[in-house]
Amino acid sequence: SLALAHGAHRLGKRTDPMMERWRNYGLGQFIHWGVYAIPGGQWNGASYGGAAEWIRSWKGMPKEAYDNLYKEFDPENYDPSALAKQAKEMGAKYMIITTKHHDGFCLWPSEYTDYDVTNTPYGKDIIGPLVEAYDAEGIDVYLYFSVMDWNHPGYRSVLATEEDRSAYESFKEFTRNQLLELLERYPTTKGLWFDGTWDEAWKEQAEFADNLATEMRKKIPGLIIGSRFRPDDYGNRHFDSNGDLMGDYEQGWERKLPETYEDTNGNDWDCVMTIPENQWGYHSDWRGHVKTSYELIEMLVKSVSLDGNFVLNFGPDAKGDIRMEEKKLATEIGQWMSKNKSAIYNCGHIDWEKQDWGYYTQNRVTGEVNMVVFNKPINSVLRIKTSSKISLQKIYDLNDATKIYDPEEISQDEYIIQLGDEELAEPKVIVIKYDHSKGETKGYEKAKT
Ligand SMILES: Cc1ccc([C@@H]2N[C@@H](C)[C@@H](O)[C@H]2O)cc1
Repeated sequence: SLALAHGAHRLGKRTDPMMERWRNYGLGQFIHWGVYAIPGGQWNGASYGGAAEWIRSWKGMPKEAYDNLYKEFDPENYDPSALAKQAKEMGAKYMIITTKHHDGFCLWPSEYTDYDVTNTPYGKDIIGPLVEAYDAEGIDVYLYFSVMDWNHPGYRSVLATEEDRSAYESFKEFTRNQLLELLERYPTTKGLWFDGTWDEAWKEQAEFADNLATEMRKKIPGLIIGSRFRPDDYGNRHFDSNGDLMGDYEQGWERKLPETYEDTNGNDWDCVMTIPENQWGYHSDWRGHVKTSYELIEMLVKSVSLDGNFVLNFGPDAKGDIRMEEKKLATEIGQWMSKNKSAIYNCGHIDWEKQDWGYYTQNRVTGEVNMVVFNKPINSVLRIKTSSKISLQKIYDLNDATKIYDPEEISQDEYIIQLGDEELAEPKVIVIKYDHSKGETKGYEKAKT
């Protein structure tokens, strides 16, 4: 393999307590909020078809007009504790907030730019009260930070000239200053979620990014940083030139999910997901498919079954209100989570054969396996094929103690259980208690073909 000065510094998963805590979250909340919520995807009577937080890049939005919107930012309904309570009700264990998106507007009072909340009619820090409110609800806070910054004069996507290079040095210093400032102001931050790191200019900054990550971890030991931050010595991102993950978890699953465990390369990972097809910031006119709570619960369960976290995005409007669709989904997901959280929190992958009826998650604390059933077969029979000899102890409905299932062993390490006739009104969790050690091998004969 290649000798890399700035490639992956660790092979395999982090095993420290802070990362174990991250690994056991299951469900997170993303919040995308900024001045892009003011136009909300609309301008001069026209609707921007792209993601609302990218409206500044739209030909229908004059840059000058966008860059003065901050003078209207005055979210009178912003209520951090209401947001935190709603996230708690949904069952989120962590929250990622956009401190600065690609437009460069800072939701905290930054010493290093005037393009921040202090120069808006609102005038106050947005981030601090949110961190406090979420900490008070026991929900860990992570900070989203876009390296790409359309507002900073030193930003370059490509370093073509000497002028570019000297300007970019000022931008790098600015970026370092802002990140250290954020960690200084919000020391309960558990990690950073970087974005906007695909440009050629940044891909040349292996040493700078590596040193900055080290410096940030000196400020907050154990800080969790995903794979979207650093480029390696050859400009490779996420995976270095030897194919090793750079960062504490893979940040490659944006609006998509892995299909199999192999797709995850055995790494920690998160999936960040929008409720409409592709809107992170507030868009007043959601077109196309808006995901239902069952769709989102299935994505959550699938993520946990493949050792990932599922992070659902919310986009407050210009006043700081959460839109009705998001409120409804937070409530519906919360109702399911309140009854089934033991199949999500502290759970992960088990290598039993995937079945059509749904997903397995294994509780890392109890060792119990959860069958999360989404698709009830027409014969109401659920098949279980384990990967090793086990001795089943008890199979029961998580939410109905009277419902015990009597497994029928039909071949080596293969069992079936019979569901009742009732239709599934919601995803059902069936718990399998078993003794990992005592499996005995019965003499099932293989066919000769
Ligand atoms: C092509 C593209 C660039 C940036 C994004 C940003 N990453 C998401 C997490 C949002 O912040 C979105 O604006 C999405 C697509």
